[in-house]
Amino acid sequence: MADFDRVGYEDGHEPFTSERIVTSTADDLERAAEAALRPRRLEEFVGQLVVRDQLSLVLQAAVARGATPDHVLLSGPPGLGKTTLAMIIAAELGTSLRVTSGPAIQHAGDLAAVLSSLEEGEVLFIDEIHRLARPAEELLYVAMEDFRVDVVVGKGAGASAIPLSLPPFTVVGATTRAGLLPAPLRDRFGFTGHLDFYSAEELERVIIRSAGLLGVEIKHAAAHEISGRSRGTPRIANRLLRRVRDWAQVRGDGTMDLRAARAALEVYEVDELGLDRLDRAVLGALCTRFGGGPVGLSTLAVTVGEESETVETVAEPFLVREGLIGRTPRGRVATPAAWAHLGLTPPDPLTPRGPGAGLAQRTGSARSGGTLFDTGA
Ligand SMILES: Nc1ncnc2c1ncn2[C@@H]1O[C@H](COP(=O)(O)OP(=O)(O)OP(=O)(O)O)[C@@H](O)[C@H]1O
Ligand SMILES: [Mg+2]
Repeated sequence: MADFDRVGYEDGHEPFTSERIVTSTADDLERAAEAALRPRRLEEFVGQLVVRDQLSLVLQAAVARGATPDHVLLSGPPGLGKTTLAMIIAAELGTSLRVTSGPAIQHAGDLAAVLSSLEEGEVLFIDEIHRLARPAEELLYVAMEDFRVDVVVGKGAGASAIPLSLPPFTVVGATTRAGLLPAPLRDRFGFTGHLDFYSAEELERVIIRSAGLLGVEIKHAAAHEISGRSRGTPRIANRLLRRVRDWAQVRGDGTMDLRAARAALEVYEVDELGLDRLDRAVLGALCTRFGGGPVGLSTLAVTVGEESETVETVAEPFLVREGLIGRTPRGRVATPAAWAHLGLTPPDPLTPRGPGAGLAQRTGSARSGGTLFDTGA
């Protein structure tokens, strides 16, 4: 491959993904911090009005009838509240939640063990349900529909299945990839809720609520500022809030005001659209090195010093969603919005262009979050 500048971790800088503040997934440590901020009841759950309203009807009806509700499938991108809603469902039903996940169930027998230990009315939460192994999936169909598991005793020709009936229970499945669920499984959920990205106004309410739970005061302008940079995702909003709180405590006077919000987000290089260093490096490379594209994903990834997969799964979805990057059969292209966001003028289409054509000129003022390829200290 040609000697493209490796914008990003030359000079021994860390790759972009370390310490990435705007990723929508969470590690174990963060999940612990999140637990404290989770809404416990449906009425505390911000936004997602349609899903909330429908779910509330399903749950209230079940409670009124004294029966278990239909099985519930929750789908949507990471960090939007699927696990939170599963917990809320159990709380609203006044029952306990049993938690497992697709990847945790290696064999059908593992699932049979979980199912046969369920108590009447309990909620079984299966996270990442699209990753269940096939035999477990088939066992689940029967359990969900007939409240029965067939326990296989013995091996080979002498094996027999003993049907074991289960008390009524509710499965809540969560998936980030509803499209990957086989139709027979999808059909067994009586209610499907699809979670969508939150509006800035909703995230503002999430932030104000979380600040209250953390016991810190936040000015409205600061909450507004953070909400606009949170990529429509409550998990990111809560994470940015914690960083702003750090800044206010360490470098400010403890108040989370607009100054603290802006300064903290500048330290973490999250710009006003919620793009971080990797996102801007990808956009910057696309515009300044490749004249706006089209350029292949692997070339783009090499240029920013990242794996193709990282660029494709971590940076690109949001850039595409924001209309900054387009995907074409010939590669990735920058949209006019991308040029504008970087403060660059797109090249004249009549001038020849190619890698490193250097046609782009900076016109805008420097954006918050530092210079384009600043790798930080
Ligand atoms: N509607 C909401 N109101 C307030 N806080 C929310 C809301 N949705 C999510 N959160 C907060 O965002 C964080 C992440 O939510 P949650 O863990 O439920 O996401 P998830 O969809 O299960 O993500 P993943 O796909 O990664 O498992 C939680 O700490 C929760 O407090
Ligand atoms: Mg979850």
